[in-house]
Amino acid sequence: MKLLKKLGNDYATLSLVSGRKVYGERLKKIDGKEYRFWDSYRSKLSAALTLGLNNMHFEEDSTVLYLGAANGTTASHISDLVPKGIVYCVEFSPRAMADLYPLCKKRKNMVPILADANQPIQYAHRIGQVDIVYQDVAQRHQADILIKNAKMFLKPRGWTYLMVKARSIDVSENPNKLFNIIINQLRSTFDTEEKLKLDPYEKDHMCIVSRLRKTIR
Ligand SMILES: C[S@@+](CC[C@H](N)C(=O)[O-])C[C@H]1O[C@@H](n2cnc3c(N)ncnc32)[C@H](O)[C@@H]1O
Repeated sequence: MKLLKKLGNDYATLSLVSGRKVYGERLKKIDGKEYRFWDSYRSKLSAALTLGLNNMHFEEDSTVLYLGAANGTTASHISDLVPKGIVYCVEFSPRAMADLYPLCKKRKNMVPILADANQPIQYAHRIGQVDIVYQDVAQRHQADILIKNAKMFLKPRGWTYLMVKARSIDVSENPNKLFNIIINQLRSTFDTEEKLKLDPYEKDHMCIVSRLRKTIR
């Protein structure tokens, strides 16, 4: 049974918890199994897929560190993609955590962690080594946060998905210049495998997929 399906122009994930919507998404039964449509206007990973992302490295038993989980829209689809794995959901907003916490209670592979992604030491005792770090924090120092977390938690040659929001770095600077700065910052630690602008789904955003380099350890 495929965990990710293309249905017309959209993607959908095989729901880990049948009969439950997370953010009002459409549900569809196929061969007795329920799929949740993955809205590309609500999730940057879905936008990237719709725009032709080649690097999807979520396996059914992957462990994922998700930084900036918010109320769990994208994290819930990743949870569908890794039914035998774990998604550690780091979020520092108590307001977002109020939505995330009950969602995690219903999904056995999502773990809520109220903490600042800038301070990985805050949650180091809660998680082990992970296969993937997914980050969508819309912060000025996005590359530093990713590097810090990857050095601490990512397995050798593990994958990272960084959703860059240019306007969180500098509202007045040309987004392309900011994307290049971020890609250069990542060079010390990662091999960047793919980069995709997310227009028209998310203006001035880029999805950067990288792999931890062998030589940084
Ligand atoms: C754009 S939203 C994330 C949307 C979410 N990734 C999704 O697709 O469903 C960014 C989130 O990152 C959180 N955030 C920003 N800085 C953070 C930090 N330093 N540590 C943890 N969470 C942070 C914000 O509170 C916000 O909920």
